[in-house]
Amino acid sequence: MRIGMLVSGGDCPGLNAAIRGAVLRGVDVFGFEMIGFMSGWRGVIENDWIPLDRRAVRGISPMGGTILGTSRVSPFTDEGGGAEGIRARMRENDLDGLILIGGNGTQTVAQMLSDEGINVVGVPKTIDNDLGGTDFTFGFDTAVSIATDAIDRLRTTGESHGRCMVLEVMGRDAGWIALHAGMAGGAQVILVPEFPESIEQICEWVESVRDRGRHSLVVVAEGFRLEGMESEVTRAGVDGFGRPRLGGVAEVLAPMIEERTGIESRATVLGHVQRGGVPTAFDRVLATRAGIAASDAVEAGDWGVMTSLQGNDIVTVPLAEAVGSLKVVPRDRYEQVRLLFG
Ligand SMILES: Nc1ncnc2c1ncn2[C@@H]1O[C@H](COP(=O)(O)OP(=O)(O)O)[C@@H](O)[C@H]1O
Ligand SMILES: O=P(O)(O)OC[C@H]1O[C@](O)(COP(=O)(O)O)[C@@H](O)[C@@H]1O
Ligand SMILES: [Mg+2]
Repeated sequence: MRIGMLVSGGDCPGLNAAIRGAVLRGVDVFGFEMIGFMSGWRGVIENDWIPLDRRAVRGISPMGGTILGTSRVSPFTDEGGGAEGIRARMRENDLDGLILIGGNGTQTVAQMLSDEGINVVGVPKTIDNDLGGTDFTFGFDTAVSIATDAIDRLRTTGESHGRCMVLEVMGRDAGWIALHAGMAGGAQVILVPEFPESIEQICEWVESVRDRGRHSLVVVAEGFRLEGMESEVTRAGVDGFGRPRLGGVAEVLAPMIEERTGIESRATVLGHVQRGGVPTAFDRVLATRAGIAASDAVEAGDWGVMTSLQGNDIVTVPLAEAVGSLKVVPRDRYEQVRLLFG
C-alpha cells in the first residue's frame, strides 16, 4: 500500500504528533510506503513531496507547526484540476489513498473527493474545536491553555491598575476557546460568536464587578458581534480561501466600555500565539492516537471516514457526519456560564 498525506487549513499544535502516529503505525506495523505532500494541495498540484519513513518523523511529536507545511490552496481550481487532477497525480505516484489532516474546510474537500471515488481518510485538527463528528480536536487544549495563561497574566496587571482588561481569542464561528479559557481563568464576561450581547449589558456586568471592588476580565472570541452589528470586526485583506481576516473586536469593545463606564480599559489580541509552540501532553496523545487510527482505517480499507474522539475512544465516522454542521457552543452551555457574569 502506498499512501500520501497532507495538512490543509490553519496549522495547530499536535499536527506533527499525528503525522508521526500515522507513519509509525503505517510504515512500521503495516509495511505501507508513505509520502507527505508539502503545503497542502499546493504540494499535490506541484508534485512536491517528501518520503515519510521512521527517520522523517523522529522526535517531532513535541514540535508545534507541521513538518509538511500547510496552506489554504484549493484543489478545485483550474490549476488543481479537481478530483481528476488529484486522481492523475495519485496514479503518477502510485498512491492507493490519501490521509487528509485538516479542519472543517479540509474535511469538506475530503468528502467531495470521496464522493468522486477517491480513497481518503480524514484526521480532524482545529484549535477552534468547531468540527462535528468528534468530541474534541487536537490543538484545542493547547490553545485553551495558552489563552488561560494570558488571562492569568492580564488579571494581575489589571487588578493592580483597577482596569477592565479585554482579551480577544480566536474563534471564527464557534466560541469554544473563549468559553473554556474564560471558565478556567474566572473571566467576568465571556463573549462568543453564537450569542450576540448588547454593549449596555456588557457595561452593566463590568460595573457590577467594579461595585464589588474588583476589576473585570472580559474574554471575547474574534467572531463575536455586538447586538445589531451586521458583520464581524475584520482586518484588511482576506485569507488564502478569500474569506475576510477577522480580528480587532477587543479593540472596538475596550474604548466603548471605557467611554460608557469611565473605567480605564485595555485590549489585548492574543492572535497566532494560540496556534504556536509545543502541544500540551493531552494534544500530543490525542493527535498520536488519531494518526494511528488513520493508518488503521487505511489498512482496513475503511475509506470515506474521519477519525473521531468519542468519549475516551478513537473511532471512525463517515465524513458526512463531520462536515454536516459546525459544532458551535450550545445555548445551555452558554446560559450556564452567563448566569455567573458580572
Ligand atoms: N466548500 C469548499 N469547496 C471547495 N474547497 C473548499 C471548501 N471548503 C474549504 N475548501 C478548501 O479547503 C481549504 C481548507 O479549509 P479551511 O477552512 O481554510 O481550513 P480548515 O480545514 O482548517 O477548516 C480551504 O482553504 C479551501 O481551499
Ligand atoms: O490567520 P489565519 O491563518 O488565516 O487563520 C485565522 C483563523 O484560523 C483559525 O485559528 C482556525 O481556523 P481553521 O481551523 O478553519 O483553519 C481561526 O480561529 C482563525 O479565524
Ligand atoms: Mg475551517
